[in-house]
This record gives sequence, structure tokens and C-alpha cells, in this order.
Amino acid sequence: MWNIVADENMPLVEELFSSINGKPAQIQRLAGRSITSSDLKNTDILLVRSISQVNEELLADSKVQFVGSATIGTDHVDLDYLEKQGIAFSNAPGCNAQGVAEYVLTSIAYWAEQRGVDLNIITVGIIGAGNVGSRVAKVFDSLGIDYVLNDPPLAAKGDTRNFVNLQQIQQCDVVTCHVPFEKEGQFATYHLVDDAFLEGMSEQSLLINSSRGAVVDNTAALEIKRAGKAIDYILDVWEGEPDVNLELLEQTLIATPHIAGYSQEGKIRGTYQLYQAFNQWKGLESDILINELLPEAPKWQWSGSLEALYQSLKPYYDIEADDQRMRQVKDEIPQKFDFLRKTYPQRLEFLDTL
Ligand SMILES: NC(=O)C1=CN([C@@H]2O[C@H](COP(=O)(O)OP(=O)(O)OC[C@H]3O[C@@H](n4cnc5c(N)ncnc54)[C@H](O)[C@@H]3O)[C@@H](O)[C@H]2O)C=CC1
Ligand SMILES: O=C(O)C(=O)[C@H](O)COP(=O)(O)O
Repeated sequence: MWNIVADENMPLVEELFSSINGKPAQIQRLAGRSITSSDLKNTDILLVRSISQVNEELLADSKVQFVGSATIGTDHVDLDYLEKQGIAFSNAPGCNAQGVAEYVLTSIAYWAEQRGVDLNIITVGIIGAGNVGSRVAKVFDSLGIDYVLNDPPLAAKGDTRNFVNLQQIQQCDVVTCHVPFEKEGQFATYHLVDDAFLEGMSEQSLLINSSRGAVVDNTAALEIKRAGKAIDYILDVWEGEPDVNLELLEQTLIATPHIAGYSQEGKIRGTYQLYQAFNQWKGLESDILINELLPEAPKWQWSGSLEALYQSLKPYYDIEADDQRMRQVKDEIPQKFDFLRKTYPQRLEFLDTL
């Protein structure tokens, strides 16, 4: 019998993993932040989300053979350790790209409405042109919103898209970050948006961060607001989560608790991709099809005009409601941060039909 430990906030684990190659599996659900090595003594398969630190300390005394993370980000996983130990690993690239793209579009539309900005004449700077950044670009292509892309690692690999440098990104009306968290190295992203970057951004511009908190220097972001710069922030991720700099939160136009990718479909795809990866690793067929699991997508009704865009998006994704949920409990953060994520209301993707 397979023994599985899975994060309590991962849908469909029972449906996809309770029988493996005809043999039953035992599934134990745990809160991601409190999984310890003693929980894993007899565990073969560990399925986590971004809040579980997966490293030697967690795994050394276990018999885990396969780790799956239902995320694109892998900064919570010691991949070198897993490789040295011969532990198979999979994440879920792209599972939540559409959800984040819809978060970003709705954010920009909200900002435009609040500030009286004409979306026909803005340029958005997208940092990171992987799954999410490319999906954001695709949405902008469909709507006729102008953008530029920055991604030095992809440029170095020969991606032929027309990339610009960070100085050109800095001049954009909106900057949105879609990079992984990398503390060190040639393409480090730790404090990629630092005080110098923020200083160089235009007055009346918007910074969105839905990547990892520490990609933006949160202290510098606060300082620049204290100094009176007219710049808007829409932040989904925070340096030091689940702790949040409450003064910075007060300075945001929209604040959310790391839910940009939390569409229902994104979460389902995340678990499903781990099911596929596990089966591939074991040489098994994936008998269940993703279409059997996905809800029916609502169809966005759009007039074709960028004017009043937010009002046409709001019935499909009410980002103000997400912001309110976070502000209402701000005095109980960090305790309530995970609670907000765990009890996140169902959100369906709606732009897939573009
Ligand atoms: N808030 C949320 O709910 C979510 C957050 N994320 C975060 O967003 C990040 C991006 O997600 P994906 O696009 O799916 O990942 P991805 O791995 O497909 O793309 C990341 C891109 O960033 C580029 N990149 C790396 N270093 C860079 C640098 N220094 N400057 C510019 N570009 C750089 C890479 O070359 C790659 O193309 C994830 O690593 C994760 O941290 C992702 C999904 C949901
Ligand atoms: O995919 C990623 O990377 C993300 O940031 C996820 O959306 C985070 O979701 P959780 O794994 O923390 O539920």
C-alpha cells in the first residue's frame, strides 16, 4: 500500500491518488506549514504547496520516493538534495498561469478606472516571460494593450522574442513581475525591484507583484511612498509571508494574500499535473482525463472597448472583494494569512475563450 501525505489545501488528491495501479493508497491530509519529519516516517509520496519547506531536515528520516509540488515556484524545495537522494520530483508548470494573467488584467483595469487612465495609450512592462508572463502577453495581444517583455535568461537561451532591458521596463506605465525567486546567481531576482528601480519608475505608474514577495524590496517600496512618490502598488505576495508589512499594505491600491493563481481550474490542474508526473515516473497510464475534472468556464462578455474595462471584468473576478477580505483581518496577520488562502472563495477562469 502506498502512503501519501498531502497538503490539506490541494483538491482532488483522493480522486486521483487513492488507487495506484489497482492498489489502494492511504492519504493523510496535513496543514502545509506544519508538516514535520515525524509525519513522514512511513510516507512514500509527499504532495505539497508553496508553504512547505522540503529539505533534508524534513526528508532525512523518511522513505519518501516522490515529491510533488502543485506550484510553478520551487524556491521552497531543495532540489539538489532531492536529486542527491534519488527522490523524484515534479512541480506543475503553467497550472495557474491563466489565473495570474486574469489577476493582472483585472488589477490594471481597476487601477485605470481609479486613476482615470486610458488603457489604449499605456505600455505594460512584463518582467519574466515564462508561463505567466507569456499568458499575460497573450491576453494583452487579444485586447490590444501594448506591452514589452524582459527576460534575460530566455534571451540567453535564444528565445527570439523582442526583449527589452530593465531600464526600458522602468519607463513603462505599469510594471508587472513574473519571475521565480532566485537569491543568487547571474539572474538573481532577490530585490530585482529595489530602491533604484522604484526611483526610476514614472510618477503615476503602477507596480504589480504576483511572483514572490522578495522580488520587490518591501522596505524600499514603503520608503518611496513615505517620501511622497505618486506610484501605485498592487501586491499579492509579500516579503516574509505569512508576515506582511502592515504599513506597506496600507499604501497599496490592492492587497491580496498570495491568491493571484487561485482559480479553481489552476488548483485542479496543479494536482492533475502531479498525478500525470507520478504516473509517468512509475510507467503507468493516466486513466483519468483533466476534462472530467474541470468546471465549465464562464464566457466573458466584452464590448471590444478598453473603456470601462474593469466594469466588464468585475462580474467575473471581483478583485476588490479579495482586497477587502485581506484588509478586514489585517490586524490578525500573520495568523489569518493562511486562513484567507484556505478559505478563498471559488473563482473560475473566464478569459480562456479569448
Ligand atoms: N501569486 C501566485 O499565486 C503565483 C505566483 N507565481 C510566481 O510567479 C513566478 C513565475 O511563474 P511562471 O511564469 O509560471 O514561471 P516560469 O518559470 O514559467 O517563468 C519564469 C520566467 O522568469 C524568467 N526569469 C528568471 N530570472 C529572471 C530575471 N532575473 N529577470 C527576468 N526574467 C527572469 C525565466 O527565464 C522564466 O522565463 C513563479 O516562479 C512563482 O514564484 C506563479 C504562479 C502563481
Ligand atoms: O505556483 C506558484 O508558484 C504559486 O505561487 C502558487 O500559486 C502558490 O500557491 P500555494 O502553493 O501556496 O497554495
